Amino acid sequence: MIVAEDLHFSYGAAPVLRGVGLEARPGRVLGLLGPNGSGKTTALRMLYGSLRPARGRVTLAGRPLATLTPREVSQRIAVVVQESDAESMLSVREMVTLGRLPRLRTFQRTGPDDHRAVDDALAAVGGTHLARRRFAELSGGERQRVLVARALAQEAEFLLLDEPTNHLDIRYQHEVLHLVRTVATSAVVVLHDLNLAARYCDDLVLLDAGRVVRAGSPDDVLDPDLIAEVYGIGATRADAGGHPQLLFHPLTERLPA
Ligand SMILES: Nc1ncnc2c1ncn2[C@@H]1O[C@H](COP(=O)(O)OP(=O)(O)OP(=O)(O)O)[C@@H](O)[C@H]1O
Repeated sequence: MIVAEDLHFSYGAAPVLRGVGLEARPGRVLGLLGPNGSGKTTALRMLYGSLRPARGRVTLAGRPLATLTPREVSQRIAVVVQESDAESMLSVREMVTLGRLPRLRTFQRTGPDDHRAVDDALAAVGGTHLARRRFAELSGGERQRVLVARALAQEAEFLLLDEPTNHLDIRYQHEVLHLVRTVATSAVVVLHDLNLAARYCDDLVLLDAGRVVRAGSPDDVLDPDLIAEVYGIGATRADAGGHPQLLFHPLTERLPA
């Protein structure tokens, strides 16, 4: 389990996180939601130690993240962040193989298990045919799939993803989140699309201006009144096979009082 308690942070004078707490539980997909600038990426970066909170703490399986080495963290947490490595000269296969690094000892070469993990990860994202291409030459959506493959190849317990559906066509938005549900044991995913969050996440945390305004099931969090308050857009809620889905009102309509 990854537990964040009372996280505070500011990049400069303005506070960005103001007491954020959340729990990413094993076997569950946690969606981190909130308007632009609400602190989702900042909070996610704290969960894998790329940023340290000014106050509060993050623990991984009961141990403070700050006491773990980067290697220990990357053996247990794989990360897919936005637009990384866009200038890389590596081939797709080499890029995915980088996901195996935390599993290798110093100077150890990759072996059959590593090659299998890379093949499986590429196949899982529908990227086998891309293996010999240069990463930098891929389209945004193809790159995103390769970065997900690299994280899957890491075979970490937790998968953390920052807007993984960015650049993806509708089919692959669902594919990637379906993969997160089925292949990853536990995940935290920053999402903008509330309906994808409703469909694929077990738990949701809604941030607004650096604070958690609601945490719970998609049913609890995707409350049209709360969504109108936080995002400034009205919505009607429908049910789609047991998952709440929001139909947003045109902005010319008045928001619910
Ligand atoms: N490196 C940085 N330096 C200064 N300010 C930053 C930096 N990164 C983020 N911020 C600011 O911190 C606030 C929160 O940013 P963050 O990226 O965590 O939000 P977010 O919810 O992920 O936003 P978005 O949905 O737009 O990606 C924003 O006001 C942003 O401008």
